[in-house]
Amino acid sequence: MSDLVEPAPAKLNLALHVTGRRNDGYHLLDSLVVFAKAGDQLRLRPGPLSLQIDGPFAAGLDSDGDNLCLRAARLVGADVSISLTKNLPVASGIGGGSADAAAVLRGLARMGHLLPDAPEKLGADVPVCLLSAPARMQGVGEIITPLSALPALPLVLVNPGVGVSTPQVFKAMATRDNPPLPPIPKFNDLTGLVNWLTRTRNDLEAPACQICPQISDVLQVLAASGAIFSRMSGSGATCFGLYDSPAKAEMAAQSLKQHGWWAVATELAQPLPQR
Ligand SMILES: C[C@](O)(CO)[C@H](O)COP(=O)(O)OP(=O)(O)OC[C@H]1O[C@@H](n2ccc(N)nc2=O)[C@H](O)[C@@H]1O
Ligand SMILES: Nc1ncnc2c1ncn2[C@@H]1O[C@H](COP(=O)(O)OP(=O)(O)OP(=O)(O)O)[C@@H](O)[C@H]1O
Repeated sequence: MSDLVEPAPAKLNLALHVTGRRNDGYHLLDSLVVFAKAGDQLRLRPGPLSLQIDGPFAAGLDSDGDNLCLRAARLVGADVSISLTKNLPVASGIGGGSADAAAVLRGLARMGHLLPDAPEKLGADVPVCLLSAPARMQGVGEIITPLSALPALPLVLVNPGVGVSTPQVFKAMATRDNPPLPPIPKFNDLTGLVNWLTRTRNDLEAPACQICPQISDVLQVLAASGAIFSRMSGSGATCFGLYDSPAKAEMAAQSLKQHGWWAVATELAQPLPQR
């Protein structure tokens, strides 16, 4: 039987508002989430549970039992041999581990397994990564409202090569009871989206920059690279820039790489096939 291939697109929080905190310490979020074509890739085949990792960021990751790919398979009781090509930097705010876990769950569903009732047990970003399409994410990550298609979005992802701890960033926030997102309209073009984004925030950006000052450097260089909008994603350190053409995004990615940073020009992921 040939391998079953599942993409694990990078998750981007275009806007991320932290609106409160639950008694268990988890934070309430209100986020506009999209997915990029750039991402990891999973290959699955029936066999004893195992994980093998290759790709440019394989060295940053253990294939031990804690890996989210194996935890996803164990959650649905699947015996499966998994290959992960790790193209995304680890612990970088673009959901790498959650995207991988969600891709494993999608692949296992194609192999006849049921999806788990509470995929968020694996990570707050797993429910939205299961959808891997534009969505509003609320609650602690478990309330997902799919949105209609967004306009074409030439974009660049850039990471300074420093892993950032998500719990540490949440802990460093100065205020937690922030206003939610403004109403999300249907975005007809890039200008409409950018105008809306300028009225939103990533509430984790300031605490992440305190912990990892290289993020401020990235944001400064992104703003000077021709981006019409730039911001940090998730808890960092990856930032994104939006451009008005793929050629400008490509040029910006080339110049950002000159700083020794990981940078990739990409666009929104295609919708996943309906299965
Ligand atoms: C910041 C985001 O990337 C935004 O999309 C996600 O909320 C984080 O998603 P994730 O990495 O899948 O997060 P998890 O692995 O579930 O949680 C890591 C840690 O982040 C903190 N955390 C996470 C999600 C949330 N709603 N509130 C939190 O306070 C908790 O300290 C938790 O122990
Ligand atoms: N398959 C995996 N890919 C990446 N990280 C993994 C994986 N499995 C376990 N992890 C662990 O999860 C932690 C978070 O990594 P991840 O790349 O998911 O963070 P992130 O991009 O900041 O996620 P988010 O945007 O959801 O906060 C890392 O410390 C890493 O060791």
